[in-house]
Amino acid sequence: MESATPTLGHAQPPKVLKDENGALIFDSTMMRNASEIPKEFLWPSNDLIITADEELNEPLVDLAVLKSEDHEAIAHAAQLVREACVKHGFFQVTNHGVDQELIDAAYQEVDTIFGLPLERKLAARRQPGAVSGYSGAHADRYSSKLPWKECFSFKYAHIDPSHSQILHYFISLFGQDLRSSGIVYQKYCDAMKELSFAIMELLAISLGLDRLYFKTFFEDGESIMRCNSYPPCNNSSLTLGTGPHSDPTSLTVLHQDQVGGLEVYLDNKWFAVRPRLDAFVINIGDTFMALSNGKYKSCLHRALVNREVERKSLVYFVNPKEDKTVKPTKKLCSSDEERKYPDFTWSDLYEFTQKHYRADVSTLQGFIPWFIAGKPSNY
Ligand SMILES: C=C1C[C@]23C[C@H]1CC[C@H]2[C@]1(C)CCC[C@@](C)(C(=O)O)[C@H]1[C@@H]3C(=O)O
Ligand SMILES: O=C(O)CCC(=O)C(=O)O
Ligand SMILES: [Fe+2]
Repeated sequence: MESATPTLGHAQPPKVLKDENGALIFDSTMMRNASEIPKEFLWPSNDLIITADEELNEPLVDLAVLKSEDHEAIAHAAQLVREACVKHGFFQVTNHGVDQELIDAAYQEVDTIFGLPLERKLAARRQPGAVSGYSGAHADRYSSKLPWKECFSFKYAHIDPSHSQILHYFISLFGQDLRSSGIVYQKYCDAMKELSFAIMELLAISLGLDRLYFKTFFEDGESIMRCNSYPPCNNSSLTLGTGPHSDPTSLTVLHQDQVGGLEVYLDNKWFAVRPRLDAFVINIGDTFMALSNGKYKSCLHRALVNREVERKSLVYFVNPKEDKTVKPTKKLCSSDEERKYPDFTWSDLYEFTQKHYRADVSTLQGFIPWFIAGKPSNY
């Protein structure tokens, strides 16, 4: 890592750090201390546009009904989910069964991770071509439209006889220093798995499928857990915490703190998503949209930052087993000519987003030609 020392006798420009590949290095300390926003973080006005000072009127679905025998209440919840997923692919759930203490602990460990010295974060940085590890504004991947955030991501296999894969990942990266973080996120991801499977039951019912259809499809999958920290920004109107996109994954189970900033795009307008301390945000991703043969929308969303306070989110991205064929069941697609997407695997789409394409609002549209062309490595 090299640093460009400021020229003597002039105003002290901020130190610019670069990694061994010459890519700029940014972390939360640098972002917080930046009096002027570095040009790499500037986003096009079209992405920054503020179009609606309204909140999205998404349904708040009470998951307690799933444990009841009240078939009418279950059918009503499934109808709320169906209407939301056909329209924008977004809803929130309450009575989710996840302990508030575990959620609070997960937020505490976000501070632990991003509070580490820069050297230790860089020692755990994401390796090219994969999502796991630390990332400071994705500055190692992109040179413009950098997101004003730090994130730390790791994989979570749904079937893990050891029940300690995440603890071991944290130990492999940080030794015993972040053992408690590993224990907290092991428990958190265990809880996310159960919550996501309950939501999969509701999604199956809403599509007229056997209640366990999607739970069975995803039960041997591998999800991605991501901690996001969005530092305050003096020029918050010129940048974005996460740019406009749909998640390439299948289902997103997100908890946001009370700061606000998540927005959903609908009918050519951006709508704010009101933070609800007792709820999880759920959105459909590209892979599930393909599984539903386009019946359910992959939700377009973005995350704003603000001038005053840090915003944090805990994001769990559900994926099927990487080599499992993603194709809609016959009940959702009666004949081949109706197919909206080719058969593919999550491994294919994951590789595309990590090696060939920056996920945005058109990822699947970009993926299909690459996939049909034989997944060229020099794309
Ligand atoms: C498979 C993934 C790629 C991203 C993390 C997961 C699901 C969401 C994707 C992402 C957040 C979409 C916006 C762009 C992105 C680069 C980001 O801002 O982090 C995407 C993630 C990634 O490629 O790391
Ligand atoms: O932080 C948020 O609210 C959204 C983050 C997000 O969309 C993502 O990480 O995919
Ligand atoms: Fe997202």
